[in-house]
Amino acid sequence: MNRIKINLDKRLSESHEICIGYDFQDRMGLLIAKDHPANRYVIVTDSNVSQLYGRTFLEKLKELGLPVELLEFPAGEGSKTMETVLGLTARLLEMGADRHSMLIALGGGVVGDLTGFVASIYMRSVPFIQIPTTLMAQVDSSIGGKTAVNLPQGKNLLGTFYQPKRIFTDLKFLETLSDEEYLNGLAEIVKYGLIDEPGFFEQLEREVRALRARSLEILEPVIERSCRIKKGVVEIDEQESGFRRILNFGHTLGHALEAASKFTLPHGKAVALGMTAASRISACCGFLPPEERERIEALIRDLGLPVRIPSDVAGPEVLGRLAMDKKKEGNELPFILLKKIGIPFMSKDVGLSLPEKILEEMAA
Ligand SMILES: NC(=O)c1ccc[n+]([C@@H]2O[C@H](COP(=O)([O-])OP(=O)(O)OC[C@H]3O[C@@H](n4cnc5c(N)ncnc54)[C@H](O)[C@@H]3O)[C@@H](O)[C@H]2O)c1
Ligand SMILES: O=C(O)C(=O)C[C@@H](O)[C@H](O)[C@H](O)COP(=O)(O)O
Ligand SMILES: [Zn+2]
Repeated sequence: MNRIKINLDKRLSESHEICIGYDFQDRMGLLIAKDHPANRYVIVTDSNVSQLYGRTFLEKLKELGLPVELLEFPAGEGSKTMETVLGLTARLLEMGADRHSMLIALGGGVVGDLTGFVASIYMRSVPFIQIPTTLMAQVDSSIGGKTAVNLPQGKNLLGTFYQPKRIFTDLKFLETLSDEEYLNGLAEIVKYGLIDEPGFFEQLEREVRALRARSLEILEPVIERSCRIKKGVVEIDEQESGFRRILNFGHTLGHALEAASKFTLPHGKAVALGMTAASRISACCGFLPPEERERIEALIRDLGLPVRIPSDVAGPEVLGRLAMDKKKEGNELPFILLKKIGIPFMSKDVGLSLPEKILEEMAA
């Protein structure tokens, strides 16, 4: 097991670490018992992860003598709502959870975002631990403290910045993940290749086959590097006053597509489409060299991610959602664009007509 320290400004949040390794669920229990005392532990998970891991993890913690219970909600993005938040908080109250209780988010990004949100507001905050079980959650959502739920109007419109006490990232969880969900996580890994050193992007290009085959030998260093890239950004700008926005590359259109699809288009696929669109916008505006735009699209496609917008996601609906983006400043909608692979920047000059044209171009 390796440890990656996330150093944060103590006036905002506590520094903590990602413990990352393969097959160390027993050790997690011991570390929770030793380092994170609480009068009650509540594992929050979704219906799929509960069956696969939740109940055994509950038993492991019980065997250690910890007072622990499990709460589950139906799996899927459709559960990332205030209704689920209210349901979870009602059950926490029923079981007598108080400010000395600790929540444990066991699952993908939906579980992590929801549990973190509940932890940040329940009785004005209780501590929580992240145990990410999808590739998406291991490389992205468990790190950095963004918590949120969706509203029908848009993605992540209610949320907080609230850091976990620790992140336990066990690659063994990925063995039960479907290819579809694995692919969703690859989209955020491609994002890191585009916003950080170009060497990482080139590594991804070289390792397409191994990544598609889910080779652990390649996956392990790629996941670790992704975690290090994200932690590096978060350490500089925890609450997204500027620099952290580069992590939003592909998300402006991606989130609009998700909302326009009524959250049936998964986040990873939406980000892949959003990155394709943002690369095309960057090239159209004369920033990104056309051959780099082609390489980006080729990598996304070769990994098995989409570059064409599904026919059931309507263009005008997407534009309407774009206009409601929470990063909008007055009439200006900031977009993260690329000057080159590895050199992102923020532009407020894109407007809506170019995205509209690109969306039409990308329609399947
Ligand atoms: N907070 C952040 O910084 C951040 C970053 C990226 C994404 N997100 C959010 O994360 C969410 C997407 O996360 P996700 O892709 O993990 O989706 P998810 O949490 O819905 O998980 C995807 C599916 O995989 C199942 N699953 C989870 N772990 C499994 C395992 N080990 N084996 C088999 N099945 C498993 C889940 O039950 C679910 O059906 C979105 O809501 C997105 O907005 C947040
Ligand atoms: O951590 C961040 O910052 C990100 O932007 C990571 C994104 O991958 C993630 O999808 C995040 O939830 C998007 O945040 P939002 O502020 O655009 O809702
Ligand atoms: Zn994302």
